[in-house]
Amino acid sequence: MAAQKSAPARVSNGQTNGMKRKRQDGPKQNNPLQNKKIKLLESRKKLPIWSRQQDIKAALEKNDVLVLSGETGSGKSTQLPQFLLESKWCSKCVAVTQPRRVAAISLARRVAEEMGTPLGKSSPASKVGYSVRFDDSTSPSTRIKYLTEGMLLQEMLRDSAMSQYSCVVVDEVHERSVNVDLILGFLKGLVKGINKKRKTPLKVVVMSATADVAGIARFFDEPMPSDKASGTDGDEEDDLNEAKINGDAPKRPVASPKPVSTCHVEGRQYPVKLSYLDRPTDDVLQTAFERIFKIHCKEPMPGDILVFLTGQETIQSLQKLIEEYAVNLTADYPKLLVLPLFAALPQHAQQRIFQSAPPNTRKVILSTNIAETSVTVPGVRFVVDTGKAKIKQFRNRLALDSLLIKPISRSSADQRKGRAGREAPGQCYRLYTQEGYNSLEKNATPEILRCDLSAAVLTMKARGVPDPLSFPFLTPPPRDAMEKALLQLLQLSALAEDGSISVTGKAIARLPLTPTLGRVILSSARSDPPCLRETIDIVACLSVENIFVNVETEETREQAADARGQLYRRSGDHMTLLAAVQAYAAENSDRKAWAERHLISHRAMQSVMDVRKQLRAQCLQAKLLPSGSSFSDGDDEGVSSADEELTERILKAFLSGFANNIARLCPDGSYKTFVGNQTVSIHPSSVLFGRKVEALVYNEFVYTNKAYARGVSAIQLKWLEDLFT
Ligand SMILES: Nc1ncnc2c1ncn2[C@@H]1O[C@H](COP(=O)(O)OP(=O)(O)OP(=O)(O)O)[C@@H](O)[C@H]1O
Repeated sequence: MAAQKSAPARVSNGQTNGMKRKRQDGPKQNNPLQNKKIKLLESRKKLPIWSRQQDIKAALEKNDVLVLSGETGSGKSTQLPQFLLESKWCSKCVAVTQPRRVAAISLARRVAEEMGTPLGKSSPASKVGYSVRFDDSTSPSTRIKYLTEGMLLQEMLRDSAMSQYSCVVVDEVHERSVNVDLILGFLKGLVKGINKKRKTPLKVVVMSATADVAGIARFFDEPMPSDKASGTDGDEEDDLNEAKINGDAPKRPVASPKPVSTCHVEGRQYPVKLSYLDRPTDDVLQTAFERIFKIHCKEPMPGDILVFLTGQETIQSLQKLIEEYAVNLTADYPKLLVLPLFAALPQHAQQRIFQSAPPNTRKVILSTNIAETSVTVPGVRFVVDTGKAKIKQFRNRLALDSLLIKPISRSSADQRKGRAGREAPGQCYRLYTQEGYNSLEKNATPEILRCDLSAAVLTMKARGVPDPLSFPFLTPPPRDAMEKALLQLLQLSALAEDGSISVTGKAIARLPLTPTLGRVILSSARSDPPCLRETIDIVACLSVENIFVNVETEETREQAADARGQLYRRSGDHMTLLAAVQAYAAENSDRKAWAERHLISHRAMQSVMDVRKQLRAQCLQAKLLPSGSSFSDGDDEGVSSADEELTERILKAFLSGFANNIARLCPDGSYKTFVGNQTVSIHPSSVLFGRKVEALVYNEFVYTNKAYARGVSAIQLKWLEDLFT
């Protein structure tokens, strides 16, 4: 699409500025939502994308697919969905996917303010909502819905035609998660007319500041690799089969190849000054610490700082260092408020970064790469980038995903820089050299080339893709990785011998969990008698940050053992988690004090309760409980988690999902994994640490200075006979 100079400014509801001014004088003036909307309109008009709205609308009138690039902060995520609502073809909802829930929620909040509407489920009239795992906040009037990629995939499973949407916007596509690659493949099928249930065309916008526009445009332009490759629903398959039997040509509407529009939005509102180190640093945490205090002591307020680190542990240790040092600063300096931000943090704690700091206080946000894209953190003027991130990688030898600390890509570094300069000019300090930056990979390797694909393959199967190997992937994954995933799904009984999805597989695909945890939930529902309630409690713990406050020294470990003693279970960590959840849930007076007494994170426990509520609702909906039963508040008091028979049922349910995560005791006293025959030690954080038992099941294999099994319970080898026969 050709670039076009500024179009006359129009307000979002299509009125002219003059008309808008008239309304400002009217009775709406006392409505705080409307007042905020009018105020924000002024800043919206200054965004580079504002003058391109006619181009964008025209592109989508003409073609069904638009690939939009534009610098960080040019207004893509907040403005484009609002422009689309004014188009004639847009009678339904616009979905906007985000790689992370923190971005989905904060964007929805911002756009609700810009549109002068309440947010999400707070009002039936709300026009803007969001949907993230374990939290759906939409209303019957929702027109723009920000949702994580995983949630859109879940919706695709329920409604393959995406009939509630006029448009799907895939934002931050450069991150190339497995989920986004699946979404792109399914959307390609939809725009090529594979799904005949759709009465009107689905419009698709793919956006990013740093993506390969030409490659994505080509992907949507090219024909489908095979007719059925991106999935159909049951009815369509029946039609196709019928046509084949009768020898007719299939009755599916023939795809009319439509060209793809591309558009680039030039410029950003505020500049960001870049600084590099002269020499590489040996101790990036120390360098970050020094940089934070240099900024704090030299730069005027306001000016919050956003620091990119690798993970929860580094964030927590830097937080401690900063807080200890800040106590000694004289009163001449503003105060410091350190806020951590990482994926396992509960939602309400994540959202604290968006609140303004108290007067005379500078926010220092210590974040993993979850704040790297899409988010605007109000107040941030300085970004400090350590240049590293934890990246998930499949390790063939172990047949497991591991998190490894690796240098980021140039694209990530540019995204990080783009978190400054959003409300005013900013500065980005890269804690590496210019040469270091130049030597980074341009883009990160797509997740699909480096991760376990079992969840992806199951999603494809559940969405009616008969042969995942011929799915239209933007970057096809290696064949052996796909075959491994198929094998794992067979092991989980999610697929039948002929490769079709089984009843179990369909049920797992509907749960917002990995196939392994989904399988555990199903097995617990099917055990005799069922142990679903208890298993949900444990799975909820595994879905959030560690509930036990970290104990580092021998002394604190002893203190913790005393404080938590009555919760520890001899069988290991799974039943200990259950005991902790049940004791917390049964505490009716002061849960916070209870958590403190037991050296348990109250914040993590609140998340566990949230997740367990959602999982219980989903299991009820999926009819995983015998008919007539329900979850009731009194559940928590009735179960004795010391019960050996119950322990056996629960651990057997875990074994059905984690059959690849078993180790047995060898005559020399070490443990060796069943898969890969690796030596592995019990992690010091486990209640089984230092104990010798005949065999173990574990949740995670982590490699630090040596290989550890984390989240461990003792099992009996004879239990495996049931499992493998
Ligand atoms: N929560 C917020 N508070 C204050 N300003 C905001 C907020 N969200 C967005 N903005 C303003 O809107 C601008 C555009 O944000 P938007 O997220 O739409 O840009 P973008 O082009 O999608 O950026 P990116 O590629 O970095 O995600 C920001 O630079 C900022 O000025």
